[in-house]
Amino acid sequence: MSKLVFKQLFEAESSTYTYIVGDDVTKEAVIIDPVDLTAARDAHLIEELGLDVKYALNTHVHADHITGTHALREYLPNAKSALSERSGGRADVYFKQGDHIRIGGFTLDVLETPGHTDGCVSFYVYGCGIVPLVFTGDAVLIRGCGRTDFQQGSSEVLYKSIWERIFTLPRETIIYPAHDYKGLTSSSVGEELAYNTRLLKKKEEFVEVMANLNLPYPKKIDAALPMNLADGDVKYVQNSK
Ligand SMILES: N[C@@H](CCC(=O)N[C@@H](CSS)C(=O)NCC(=O)O)C(=O)O
Ligand SMILES: [Fe+2]
Repeated sequence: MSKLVFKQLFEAESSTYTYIVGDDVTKEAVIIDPVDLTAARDAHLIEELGLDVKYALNTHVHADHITGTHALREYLPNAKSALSERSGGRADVYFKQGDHIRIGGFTLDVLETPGHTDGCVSFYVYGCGIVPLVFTGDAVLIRGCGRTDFQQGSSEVLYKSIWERIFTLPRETIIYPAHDYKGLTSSSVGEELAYNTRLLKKKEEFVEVMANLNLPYPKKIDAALPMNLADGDVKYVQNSK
């Protein structure tokens, strides 16, 4: 029976987690939220593991780093970039709520989880008897959640997404976020339901907290947004001017 290939990779400048998920028998795999700065490292690991990456997936149009989807093409010519059709960004293929991405014996269900951005999705992974995993992007962060003060953010929408689409998953589901700023690497639905003091508030209180986070804008936002809307391809950005 297939076993899951799973790697959690870190990019320190933006505190981003990139994930590789694959099937050790068929060797089919995806990479989730790759960063341009670490594309060569990730591609080297994929080659060492003998994986055939079908898709380079983004959970959303990132504001803090440039996606690695374009950079990875140099190493992985068969990998298609993929993004939510609600994101407004460019990609080879688009996905939407309820789509299933098959990777050997495993399935990734696309869960639309807007609120941090309009086009945010999470990927719920199951199959072959594994404890399910969910890659939440910047929707659920460990003991927190994504900010809602730019990129069509809405605290009300985020709260609904998380309570309807993430906190209803089995409690043992392991949560893998797109970032952590304190060195934590994973959580679970049950753990967040016990300790995520921000999301456990009533909706009105949550909205109030989110309106007062007072976070500085990500350092790379001005460069990252146009690049990521163009799949990380600087030539496409220049030609569209
Ligand atoms: N300092 C970082 C950006 C930090 C930040 O704004 N993180 C985002 C996710 S990346 S869009 C966020 O939603 N944070 C929520 C929180 O509670 O920290 C940089 O300059 O890049
Ligand atoms: Fe984000």
